[in-house]
Amino acid sequence: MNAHDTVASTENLTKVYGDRVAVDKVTMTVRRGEVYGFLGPNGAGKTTTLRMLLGLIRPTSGTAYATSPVGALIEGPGFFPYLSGRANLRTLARSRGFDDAEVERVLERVDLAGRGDDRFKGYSLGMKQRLGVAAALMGDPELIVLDEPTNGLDPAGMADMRALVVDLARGGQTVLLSSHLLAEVQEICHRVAVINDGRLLREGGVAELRGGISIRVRATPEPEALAVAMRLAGDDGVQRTTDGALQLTLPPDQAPRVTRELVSAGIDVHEITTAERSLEEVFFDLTSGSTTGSTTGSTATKEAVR
Ligand SMILES: Nc1ncnc2c1ncn2[C@@H]1O[C@H](COP(=O)(O)OP(=O)(O)OP(=O)(O)O)[C@@H](O)[C@H]1O
Repeated sequence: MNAHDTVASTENLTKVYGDRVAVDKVTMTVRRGEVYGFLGPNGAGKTTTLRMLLGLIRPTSGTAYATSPVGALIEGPGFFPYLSGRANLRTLARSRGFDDAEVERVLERVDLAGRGDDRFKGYSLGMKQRLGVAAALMGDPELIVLDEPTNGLDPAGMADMRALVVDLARGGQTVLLSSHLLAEVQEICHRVAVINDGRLLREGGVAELRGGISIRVRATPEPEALAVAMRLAGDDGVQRTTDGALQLTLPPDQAPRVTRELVSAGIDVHEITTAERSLEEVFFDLTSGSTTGSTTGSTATKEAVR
């Protein structure tokens, strides 16, 4: 990778508060143009890492780099409740050397232009968050850092925020966002870092982290089905699940071929499905220290990260 494509990075970044290691040797890289998800449960060290990246607090050791300028929504932006959204942004714009046209641009960007003259106080939480994003967008920074942008929002507000992030990325902005919601990150991020207890457990593409995809088939007689499966997916590409099905490490578009081959070998196919691990399962595997090879893990792991 070209160093030019790195818009933020940390190396062995560490923050110690008293005897508590809040961030423990975290090394990560955010590339230009991507939506990068920083994922972990409450208290994992996300905010502390982001604050170090933004130069708001000093690392105990290690380094943090972020391109400049960078826009951030990291703690509730201090808006005046009795001023309108527009007036709030104009006040901010003045202090940062931007004109009113820039205020209009960012209000449009977050779809608040029509409500710009309403008092901040009367905004929904989602609108307040969007106004915070608008403030972060002023001056069109190359990188925008959003700390838990959907926290506390209702489902519609969350969907709006996700759509906004996707839209920003489409417009060429790099977005680094933190979240404790895996499903959300899985939906909108290109790459993710998983952090727990201050430590980076994994960094990678969403697809890569999910450990590939597989086809699950239940067919009889089993020994013959196994032979066909091994011929198609290779000896190492087939696993027997605990409930007696076969798991083939093959992309989902191979399902018709698998079915055809089994049937033409005189085997009865009772069930065939494609399975992808959710990030929730990946996270559960990473934090519980179990193997990541199985795609049959439970889906009831959401609570592990809430
Ligand atoms: N100023 C501070 N002084 C002492 N401990 C702190 C301070 N800031 C954070 N911590 C501790 O560091 C750990 C990581 O906190 P951090 O806020 O970075 O986590 P987080 O992943 O952002 O979680 P959350 O989503 O709850 O904000 C926590 O145990 C927290 O209590």
